[in-house]
Amino acid sequence: MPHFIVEYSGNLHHRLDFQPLFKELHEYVVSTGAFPLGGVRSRAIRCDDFRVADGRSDFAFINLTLKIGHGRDMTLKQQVADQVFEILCRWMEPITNESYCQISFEMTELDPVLKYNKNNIHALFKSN
Ligand SMILES: O=C(O)C/C(=C\C=C(/O)C(=O)O)C(=O)O
Repeated sequence: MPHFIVEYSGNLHHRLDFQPLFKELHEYVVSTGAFPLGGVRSRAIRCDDFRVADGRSDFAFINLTLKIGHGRDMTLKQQVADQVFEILCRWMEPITNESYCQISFEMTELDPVLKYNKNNIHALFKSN
């Protein structure tokens, strides 16, 4: 972790290119100095079974969850959350300028006792 997890309605599938979003999110969180690159990961999950509002077929949703480790201060967390939501909304503009979409975002903290990590990628990004 941190994990960026995007869930989105299947009717957006052909209109979204996730790699530029993930690149910008990774570069941003690493630029804060508070998140090591080797621990950042992103994924998108397409939801084909969904209903938005009254079920109109052109209504869409996208939800981003950012899970981070416990212990960072609220000022930093709020700054990161604000910026992540801005990046998400900007990336979504081609969609929201033309059609209806619910955008949501939440940052959550992992339980410091109940989360487990084993990651041999960190060593590749350590500077001597
Ligand atoms: O502490 C966490 O689990 C989340 C985290 C970093 C995780 C790794 O570096 C890892 O999985 O190796 C974080 O920076 O919030």
